[in-house]
Amino acid sequence: MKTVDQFDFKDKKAIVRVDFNVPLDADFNITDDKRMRAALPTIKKILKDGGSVILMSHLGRPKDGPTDKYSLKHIVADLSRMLSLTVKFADDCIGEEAVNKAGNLYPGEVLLLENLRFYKEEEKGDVAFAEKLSKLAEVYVNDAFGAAHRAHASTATIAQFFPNAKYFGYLMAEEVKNAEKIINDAEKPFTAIMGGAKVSDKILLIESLLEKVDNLIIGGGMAYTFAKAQGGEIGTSLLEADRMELCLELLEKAKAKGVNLVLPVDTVIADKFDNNASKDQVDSGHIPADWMGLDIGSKSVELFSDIIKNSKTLLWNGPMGVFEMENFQQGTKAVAEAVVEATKNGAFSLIGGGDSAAAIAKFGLEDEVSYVSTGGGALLEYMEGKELPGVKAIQS
Ligand SMILES: Nc1ncnc2c1ncn2[C@@H]1O[C@H](COP(=O)(O)OP(=O)(O)O)[C@@H](O)[C@H]1O
Ligand SMILES: O=C(OP(=O)(O)O)[C@H](O)COP(=O)(O)O
Repeated sequence: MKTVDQFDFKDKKAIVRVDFNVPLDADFNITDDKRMRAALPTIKKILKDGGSVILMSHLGRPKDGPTDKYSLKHIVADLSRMLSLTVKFADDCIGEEAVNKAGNLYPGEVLLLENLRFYKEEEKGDVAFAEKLSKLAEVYVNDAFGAAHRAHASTATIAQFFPNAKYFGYLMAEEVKNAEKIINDAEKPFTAIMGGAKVSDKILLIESLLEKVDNLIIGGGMAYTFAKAQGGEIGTSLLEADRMELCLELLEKAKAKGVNLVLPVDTVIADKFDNNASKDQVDSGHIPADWMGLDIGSKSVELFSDIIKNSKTLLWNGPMGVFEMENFQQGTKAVAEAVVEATKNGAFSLIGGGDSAAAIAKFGLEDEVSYVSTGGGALLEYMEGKELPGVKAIQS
């Protein structure tokens, strides 16, 4: 891969696409700065070479042009602290202000441009908009893995204006390397653990994983649609009624391919969607009418943990229950601990998806697994076998 290591940035201006789409609370404090921390090595390498850095990113999904809530100005102070320098900020990503501030940038300085998505041209992958961005710098670097599945102006289109000066940042290279290990080099037994809210979000991934894995564990909210499809009673648990047929097809496919598809055998139930709800544990498919499943049960924990601990490759996407609530986090925590133990015994473990990453961080186990991806949708699409526009644009 052509990474920033292959270029000397001395006296060069680099425009670097990062994914600083970080969660902010009501007072605009960053609640998880992982994506920013992950981009620092690339920025520091360019500065150390004696270059200057123009950072561009999106934040959220603004629909009506410039909106204070979605301004990247809210992250300037934190970024400055992380880099131990004063990051400059341009109120716009193209136009006079951006051109002037970029033009006056000295080696060792960093300029952050305003949210790219304040222009609808960004998401359209507009060529003229990409060209304007490209004029701000001499080199293009893409380090925005979280947005690599988007064919947007700043992630893909812009690369054509730097035919001989486009590079992957370190984060992008690391993410691709780890994803490739799963896609092409998975040592067996290979176990995928799927969870989260919806079957519909993960269909393509499940189908593509059935070609590769030995074990496919399915927990979390999506497991109830499987249970219902198999004739079980699921009370008021999450259900995608229109996906029940598909669940049965996936079970058949798994059987035909010799994949061990494992569903929870029991479930922790609650009488309402609340941390303080009354709690009980029942076998899967035996949930009383007014109750809902919010976590996997203890027998499932044992069953899943056994398979996980005997695996050599692990891909985990999606929590086993509503881990945000203390009383329903046990299944997710136990699975995280099993993944950690397998990793200690030599397995390669990749965690992807915003909520899985949040869960593993909540349990303080981030450093105990092989790799936690900064990508949600990007990692899933990569695993589904799709080409990522952000990766392709640098490689072609
Ligand atoms: N049994 C359940 N009932 C309701 N919501 C659930 C259940 N299990 C998991 N969830 C929710 O699913 C969400 C995560 O789903 P998803 O976005 O698909 O995961 P990821 O971001 O890791 O891909 C979490 O907010 C979690 O609370
Ligand atoms: O947060 C992101 O993706 P994710 O929610 O899939 O992790 C990326 O910044 C991409 O954002 P988008 O899904 O609005 O294009």
